[in-house]
Amino acid sequence: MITLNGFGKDYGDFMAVESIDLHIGAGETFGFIGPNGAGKSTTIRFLATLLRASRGSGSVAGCDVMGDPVGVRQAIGYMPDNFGVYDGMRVWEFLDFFAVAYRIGRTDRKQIIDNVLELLDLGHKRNDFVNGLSRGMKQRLCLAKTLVHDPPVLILDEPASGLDPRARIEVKALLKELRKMGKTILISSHILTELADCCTSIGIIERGQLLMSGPIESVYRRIRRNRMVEINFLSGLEAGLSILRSSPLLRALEHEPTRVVAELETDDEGLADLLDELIAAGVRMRSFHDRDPTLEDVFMTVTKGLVT
Ligand SMILES: Nc1ncnc2c1ncn2[C@@H]1O[C@H](COP(=O)(O)OP(=O)(O)OP(=O)(O)O)[C@@H](O)[C@H]1O
Repeated sequence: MITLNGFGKDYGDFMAVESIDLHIGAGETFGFIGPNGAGKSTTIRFLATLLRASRGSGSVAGCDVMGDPVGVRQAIGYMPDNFGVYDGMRVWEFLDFFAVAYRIGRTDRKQIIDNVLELLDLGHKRNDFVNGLSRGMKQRLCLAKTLVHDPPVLILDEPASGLDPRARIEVKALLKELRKMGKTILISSHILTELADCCTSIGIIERGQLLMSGPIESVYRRIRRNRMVEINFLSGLEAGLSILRSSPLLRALEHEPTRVVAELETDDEGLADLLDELIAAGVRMRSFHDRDPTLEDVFMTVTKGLVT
């Protein structure tokens, strides 16, 4: 649904984005992660047809970004990082304005606006003035306007920035809902944990270079060949620790009174053998699970150049 082929952008002598190749399949939620100034907004603005590439090309929903910008605009809902809402307009008027811009007929507009307001939980604010809304509500309204023409692709530049924790959770829940509706979503953030549980794939960008991208599980696997196993003990902690410490697979171990986290250089078979050994030794466990690295682990490893 979204591709970039060698996309790059210079601002004068400054190379903001070097050369990015990217492929985002239909129905994916792609998290575009990178620190401030990494080149996320530059890439996103190109995909939204608001900026010309210095090199390379891209397409969205089969439309070439530079060759068919009108086709791209029909296919996307775009939320910029610095969005504005027009003062002196009521919530429904704001959405109606965009619906007219997308040439949606008068008869359909009311129903579409009602549906979008309900999805974004803004129905009770329908007749309120936009400038009286809280920041979180304005942000939701801006997200609502990306949906009025029912685009298959959403391009959202830091949609949760500046929101309080509750509003961030609401944005995440909404993203999951939109994914269920079949939308392909590209969402950027410099806050890693924000994207951890709502993305199917991620790309990590730093200083204009895409350091790594792919399905979230494969990115996790590539950065960590060792496995982190968390074991919660009911009884037999000492016996369990002694088995773990004598295992040739063990690389690191942390333990608390009833919980152990062990880093082991092994595969699924090795983990199954270890579990058998613990059970055979009479160790009773409440849980034994293979813990995923966090997105923070991934980011730190990738940006330290530990992965090639
Ligand atoms: N119009 C411009 N003219 C000159 N330099 C620019 C322009 N826009 C962006 N840059 C520079 O290009 C680099 C990438 O900026 P960009 O806004 O794409 O980063 P970002 O990853 O979106 O960062 P942030 O999370 O802070 O929004 C930065 O060094 C920025 O200062």
